[in-house]
Amino acid sequence: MAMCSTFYPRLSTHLNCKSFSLFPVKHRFFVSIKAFSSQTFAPKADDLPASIGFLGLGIMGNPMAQNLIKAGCDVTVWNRTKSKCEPLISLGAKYKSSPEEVAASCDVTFAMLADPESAADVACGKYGAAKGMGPGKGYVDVSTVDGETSKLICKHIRATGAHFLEAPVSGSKKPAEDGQLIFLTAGDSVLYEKAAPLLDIMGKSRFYLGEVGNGAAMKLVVNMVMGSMMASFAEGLVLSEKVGLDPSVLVEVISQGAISAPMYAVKGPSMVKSSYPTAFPLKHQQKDLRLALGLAESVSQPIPIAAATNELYKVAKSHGLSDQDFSAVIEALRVKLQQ
Ligand SMILES: NC(=O)C1=CN([C@@H]2O[C@H](COP(=O)(O)OP(=O)(O)OC[C@H]3O[C@@H](n4cnc5c(N)ncnc54)[C@H](OP(=O)(O)O)[C@@H]3O)[C@@H](O)[C@H]2O)C=CC1
Ligand SMILES: O=CC(=O)O
Repeated sequence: MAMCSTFYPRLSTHLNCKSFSLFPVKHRFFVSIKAFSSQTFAPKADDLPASIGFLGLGIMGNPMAQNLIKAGCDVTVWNRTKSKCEPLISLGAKYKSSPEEVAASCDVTFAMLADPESAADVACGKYGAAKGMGPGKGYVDVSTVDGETSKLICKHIRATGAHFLEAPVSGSKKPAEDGQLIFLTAGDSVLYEKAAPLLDIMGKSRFYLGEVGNGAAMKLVVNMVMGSMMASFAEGLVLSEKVGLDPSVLVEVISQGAISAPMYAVKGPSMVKSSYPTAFPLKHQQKDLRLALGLAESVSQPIPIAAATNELYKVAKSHGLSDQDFSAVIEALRVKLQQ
């Protein structure tokens, strides 16, 4: 298989789930290593799976599949709405008319679906990917789902003799376009090793977290924090407006202090202008909060901030903001102020 010159080798962190406290250290180590664009770490073309399937070509799936194609991979795509396959076909992708056919014709198949229901259906449904799987093949689910759904998909895939890896991503539309995602993987380590060169084309780092469910849990915890951060930021912007301050100045003040975050710097200016170009749909953020609440419930852990935050995103959904960017949650607070 041809390897594109833009292929960028990266070093992985490979830790088990008991090593959480080591992550920041390992991750910083990883970042410093990444600065060396050394061919030493580049996998040989022979190491790459020969054919790659990609199911689900939404905001995230499209650029991820594009990056694989641009890196020279042999990619076959499927999407429920067929028209979304066209741009990828014009870049050189093949097309099959069901997840089953994609899985049957590929060594490793990725799935990037909206939610637990669609992820389970595409993997385990009537013409689902599991029907086309078998020994020697691999299924990598990069959707954000709960651990139970991931385990269900894993069971169906493994029953065919194939391997399964859950690999939800941290990072939104732009990191997906730039190949800068963070993969939170768990499952069959043999597939982790096989898929690593592909993850490295689409992402900047990868964590191997052990048993299926740990990747989903890590992703839900991260997005629980992100959703609460965004809601708190939105409250700050609305309150600053209400007391006669310039919210743009608040964005600048926050950017210079200890609570600065790339997310505030990127989203703040457009939130001030009530503009919410969709990178991460609000409905998906609310889904992640709902799933995080379920995760917390399973271990009787109180998460009152996340619970209140979830209610705010539900209000935003009820105002028709589901498909806007999740920063549109601020509108739920503006509506309340007008009542
Ligand atoms: N956007 C982001 O910033 C990030 C998103 N994620 C997660 O990644 C996943 C995908 O997100 P994103 O790309 O933004 O979402 P989109 O809503 O843009 O895409 C969702 C994809 O799922 C497909 N789909 C939905 N329902 C079904 C179904 N019943 N059967 C088959 N296919 C279905 C859609 O197909 P169709 O085109 O036909 O509608 C589409 O391909 C989600 O789990 C999300 O939480 C993770 C990190 C960042
Ligand atoms: O899941 C969303 C993200 O930005 O990460």
